[in-house]
Amino acid sequence: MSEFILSQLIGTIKPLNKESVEAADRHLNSLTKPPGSLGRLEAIARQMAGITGELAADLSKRAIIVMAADHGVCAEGVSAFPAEVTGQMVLNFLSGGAAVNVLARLAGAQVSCVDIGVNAQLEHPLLISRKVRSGTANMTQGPAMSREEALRAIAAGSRLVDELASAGYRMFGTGEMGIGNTTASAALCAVLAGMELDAAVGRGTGIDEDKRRHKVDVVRRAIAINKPDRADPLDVLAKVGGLEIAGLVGVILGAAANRCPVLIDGFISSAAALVAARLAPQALPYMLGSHLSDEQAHSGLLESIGIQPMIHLDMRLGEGTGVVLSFHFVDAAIAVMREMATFESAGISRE
Ligand SMILES: Cc1cc2ncn([C@H]3O[C@H](COP(=O)(O)O)[C@@H](O)[C@H]3O)c2cc1C
Ligand SMILES: O=C(O)c1cccnc1
Repeated sequence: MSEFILSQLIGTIKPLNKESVEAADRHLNSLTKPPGSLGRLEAIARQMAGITGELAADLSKRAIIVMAADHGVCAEGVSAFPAEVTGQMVLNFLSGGAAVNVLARLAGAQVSCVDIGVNAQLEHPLLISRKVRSGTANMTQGPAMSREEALRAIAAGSRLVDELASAGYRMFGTGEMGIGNTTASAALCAVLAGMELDAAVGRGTGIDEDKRRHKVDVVRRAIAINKPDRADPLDVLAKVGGLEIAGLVGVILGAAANRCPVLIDGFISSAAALVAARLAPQALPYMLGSHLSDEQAHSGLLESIGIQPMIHLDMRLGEGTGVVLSFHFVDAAIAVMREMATFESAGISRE
């Protein structure tokens, strides 16, 4: 993908359908409940109407896209787990045994697992192989990847959404696997959201406080050596981001371009959403927060993007686990629109 094609993709993202939002609002107010009493479910129903142009769209074909990649910065000792876990977990996703698979089955969601940059040769009939390179470089010594590689990963994500949308998928979610990726995400938060380093860097897979302080220093060094330009989100993504994060930027922009809702998972996925929102503010109305992660910077990150989480379950796993749980709440909002009686049909007085 060239920068020109990225700006073309961004140019195809249209505002939400205002008439459909107004029609949804009128319908919600005609249902047998005090106005607004279903709270955020009503907001979700209105947003879905604006995105799809339908009052109660059939969103039963949904996919969680799990982008997997490795991080050169793992050499600095920033995670509680070894880098090989990334590839090993990809095989676990493909055989259906990871947390995201279990929760996706409950929500009727397909798990599409993409190797966008795993540092291992993986083979499996269900694996979607889109490797841009075998892991990023160590960002404390130079850029994590080139601008061109970041663009290729974005293109892979948006093309996959195009393919799935053509096959009838109408709702997407972001998931990821990449040991070390909370370090890259913290760097993105610090640069693009202007967060203090000590606030941006959390415990990831469960490092102790000493190791977290070391991780703060690693992120400080990565930013100092690369000098990412915060006015140029692609520069920041390439220098201190990750291949799976770039792939998810493509998924988010691709979903918006296809007029499909895209649910954003935890801390890493939200870092991708931040980059996508900075690249294309018009993509924001297509995004929905899913859960609030226990990773310390997540609430500040969501605020900086301007999206709200639906659920608070103290989870801090990633993979797309918060998204697949949140699909149930989108289903609830759509069911309300489709099935609830109106004051008129049920013969209930209003005044
Ligand atoms: C077995 C296992 C399964 C996971 N699934 C998601 N993650 C999560 O942990 C990683 C980020 O944390 P850090 O930056 O501290 O390495 C990512 O791969 C993320 O998706 C996992 C981590 C492990 C160990
Ligand atoms: O919120 C997340 O996505 C997250 C947090 C910690 C570790 N892995 C993922």
